Amino acid sequence: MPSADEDHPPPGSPAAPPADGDWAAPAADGPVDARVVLPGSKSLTNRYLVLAAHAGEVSRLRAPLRSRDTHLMAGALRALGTGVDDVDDGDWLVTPGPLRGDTDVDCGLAGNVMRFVPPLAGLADGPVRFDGDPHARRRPMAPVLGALRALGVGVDDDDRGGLPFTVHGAGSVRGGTVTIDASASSQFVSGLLLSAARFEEGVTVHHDGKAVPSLPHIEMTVETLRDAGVVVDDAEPHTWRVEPSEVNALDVQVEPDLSNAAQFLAAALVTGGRVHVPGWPQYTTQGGDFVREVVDMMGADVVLDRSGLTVTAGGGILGVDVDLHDSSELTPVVAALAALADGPSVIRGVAHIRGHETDRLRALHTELDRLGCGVDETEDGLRITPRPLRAGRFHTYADHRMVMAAAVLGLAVPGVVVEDVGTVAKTMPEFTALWDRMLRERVGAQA
Ligand SMILES: O=C(O)C1=C[C@@H](OP(=O)(O)O)[C@@H](O)[C@H](O)C1
Ligand SMILES: C=C(OP(=O)(O)O)C(=O)O
Repeated sequence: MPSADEDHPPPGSPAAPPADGDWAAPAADGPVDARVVLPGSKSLTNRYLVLAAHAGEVSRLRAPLRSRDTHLMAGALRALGTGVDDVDDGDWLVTPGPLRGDTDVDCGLAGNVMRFVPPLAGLADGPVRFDGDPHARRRPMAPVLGALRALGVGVDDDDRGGLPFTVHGAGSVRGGTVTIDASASSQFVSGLLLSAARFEEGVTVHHDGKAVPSLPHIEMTVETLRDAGVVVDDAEPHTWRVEPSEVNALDVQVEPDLSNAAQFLAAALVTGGRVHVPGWPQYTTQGGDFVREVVDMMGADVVLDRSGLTVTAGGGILGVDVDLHDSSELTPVVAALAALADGPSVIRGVAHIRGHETDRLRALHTELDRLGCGVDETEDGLRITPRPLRAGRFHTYADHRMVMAAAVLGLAVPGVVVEDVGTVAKTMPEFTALWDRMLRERVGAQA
């Protein structure tokens, strides 16, 4: 894998020739009028898997997400001695077992796996070796490793504080109180909390640093722990306390992934059409739910009722000034929509996404610029000035959400070719099929 700078050719550099794995993003030839059934939430599926591995009995996950990130999580748990078995209707049965060491965990590029599994590995009966994709080695990790050491777990790394590293499971973890800087990722906190009920003293995590991003994801962690009968105190800001206890088995229906709804809802706006997503939860801890507000601010009519969510285009796409600190997964698709808007936009609060699958601010800057859009990177986001866009090859940097952003642009810009479309399998292997299907459901068309 090339270095960060090689990953990101300077804005304005010529596009490379087409290569294997390219996808010609389809242009829309009319307003869509589609019903889109979304796959399950990555974040909920992976939390339920970890909790189920700690439980006393077999758990059932109904409609879990099947994607690279959840298969990596299932693979990690299997390597540690947990049964994760397919049942005929697409559910997963999770059978906890004694946590085994002397094994390897492949994190791929999954933040959930690299931040949630090491605390669990501390409970295994031997060393657990972690590694992942080349870019995963650059993702921030040090606060988790430092916290594990402070809680009594042996960790060997090469002093860079990231992958690859080995967690020396000793069959038990003392636990206790730890202070970390979680400003680079909420997952540092979530990972510690998800295994802490099995630590002798539980855990108290204090955050000390700039604001924690993606706070709804920590609320999701707290809520899923409580669903499993674990006592969590989150009354004090920046502090979370998990009491030691048993973890109850789960029987849960996984909500649809609302962050992964963004590109489909964006398509309603871009094509001047309508998209309905059945099963949109009335209440959720998913940060992606904020996409409803974003498309509303950008001019859509948004209705949430018991049948689901319906987004209908108004006239045009309005520029926005939006803070995505709590919902930063939305940034690539919102940036694409902003590039097609009638006026300029500012996206704020997402400095930390330079440490996501790729440096997303740099990647979006480079690729939007390549198509002719005006883009500036700010200290904590992007300033986007729409201009007429041209055809071009859109690089994706192993980032599923770059594929999704490119698809939105391609609706309005004929000739957008998406590099390495397969990378979308991180959270949505069926993305191009769902996209094509949505495009066939046009106003007046036979689906
Ligand atoms: O806990 C989780 O499942 C996630 C938390 C967020 O991470 P950051 O806090 O690093 O943004 C989010 O962006 C990521 O996609 C999933
Ligand atoms: C940041 C993301 O993923 P991860 O869980 O790998 O951090 C994402 O899905 O946008």
